[in-house]
Formats: sequence, structure tokens, C-alpha cells
Amino acid sequence: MIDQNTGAIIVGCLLILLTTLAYFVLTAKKSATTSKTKEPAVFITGPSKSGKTALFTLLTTGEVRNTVTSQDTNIKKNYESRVNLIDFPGHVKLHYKLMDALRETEHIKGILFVVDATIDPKKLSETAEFLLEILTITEVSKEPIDILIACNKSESFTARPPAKIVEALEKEVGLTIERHNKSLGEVKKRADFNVGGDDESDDENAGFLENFNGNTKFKFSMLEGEVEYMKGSVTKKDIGNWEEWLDGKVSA
Ligand SMILES: Nc1nc2c(ncn2[C@@H]2O[C@H](COP(=O)(O)OP(=O)(O)OP(=O)(O)O)[C@@H](O)[C@H]2O)c(=O)[nH]1
Repeated sequence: MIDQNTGAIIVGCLLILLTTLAYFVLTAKKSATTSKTKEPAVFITGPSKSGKTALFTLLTTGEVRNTVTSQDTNIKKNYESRVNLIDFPGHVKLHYKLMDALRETEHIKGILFVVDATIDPKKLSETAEFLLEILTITEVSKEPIDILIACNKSESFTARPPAKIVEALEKEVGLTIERHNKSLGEVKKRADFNVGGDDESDDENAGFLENFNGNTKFKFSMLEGEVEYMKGSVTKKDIGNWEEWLDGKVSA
């Protein structure tokens, strides 16, 4: 038989135990969602089949190897004893992996955005949308993040000059911003009509995108982060310019 006092003590102990347990579970959950990765990183990204994994392999092994479409990230920890070099898959359905990493990494030293220079500039709209998606995060980060548009496959006779590719990308990014701001404007008008003038938008990217109104042509030079472009060829191991850019970012 347990007397009344012993019962009260047991219940008290159980309550303390449960409260402590709940506290630890909640704190662990909170820190898991708010803490950012502290290790500095350089990201390799860009559309599918542009040669990202081939470049990652060349940078990390010095060899040109056959690659297959990636479904997951490739990571080289302590690249040049300084940063994590991470290659992200290019498929649209896997872009979230990059977006999550962009939000969760505290020190992004630079982004190598690899494009296929042989692609018809008229078919760059998806690539521009992807780049804009990246910019909406990198441009509002504490430190501006620099981007290298690495125009790969330049040894091919169908490759276009990097300046042409960048010009086409700027145009497409500008058009995407216009479309976005126009539809946002329409949503706002409807909201004003319905609720009598609420200026607040729940679109987290609106602030950045609204900086660019229809009167100004979008240019990469308008951005906080520096956007450079250089040609190269992984197959021909002609990546000296990109490596120089990378060295600059890694040692900054
Ligand atoms: N001609 C040419 N082909 C290249 C070059 N670099 C890569 N490739 C080829 O392009 C194809 C795609 O290369 P990957 O490295 O797998 O492309 P990726 O960007 O990682 O593609 P995802 O994994 O789909 O995102 C492969 O067949 C490579 O051999 C290059 O400099 N010149």
C-alpha cells in the first residue's frame, strides 16, 4: 500500500520529469529549425545537363569522367582546406535542395552557375527563371553573394559567346520580373477592392523584385552581388578562368 504522502511525491516527481522532457524536446526542435550551417561553402548549380557534375569531378579529382544525371548533391568537404564545395542537381523538381541550402548556409562564398553555351538563347527562359529564383534569396542575404555564370562546352562549334548568353539571360530575367510584378499588381488591386486597401504582401520575394519597375531594363550590374561571366570547357580541361574566380572566393 502506498500512503497519501508517498503518492503525492511520486506524482510530483513524474510532473517534474515530464516538464523537463518537454523542455528538451521543444528546445531541440527549435534549434534544429533556426540554426544555420556555419561551414563556408561554394555552390555549383545551373540547369540540367550543363556540366556541373563534370566540373565538380574535374575540380575535385583533376579528371574528366563520364557523368550521369544527379539526383542528389555531391559534396567535397574542406575543398582547398577552406570551404565545402557542393554540386546541386539541376532538375527543376530538385531545385528545392539548392533553395533550402541557400537559406540554411550562413557563409556562401560564391555561386558557380553553369550553363550550356551551345543552347539556343531563345530557350533560356527556364534558366533565367531558375537564376531569378536564386537571386531572390542571395540578394537579400546579409552579405551580397557573387555569382559566376560559367558558360561551359565552349569548345563546341555551336557554342555562343558568353556576352550573347548573358545578354539573353538578362532579357529573360527582366521579362520574368515584369510578369511577376504585373501579376502581383493585379493581386494587390483585387485585395484593395476586396478589403479596402491592404498594402501588405505575403510574397517574401516581392521586396526584391519590386526594386525593378518596368521603366528600367534589368541588368546584372544593378545587383548587390557581383555577377561575372566567363567561357570554359570541362571536356577540354579549359577551366583556368573559373578556377581563378573560385580561388578568389575560397580565400576571401
Ligand atoms: N561538349 C561538352 N560536353 C560536356 C562538357 N562538360 C560536360 N559535358 C557533357 O554534358 C553532359 C552533362 O554533364 P553533367 O556534368 O552530368 O551535367 P549536370 O549539369 O551535372 O546535369 P544534372 O545532373 O542533370 O544536373 C555529359 O554528357 C557531359 O559529358 C564540355 O565542356 N563540353
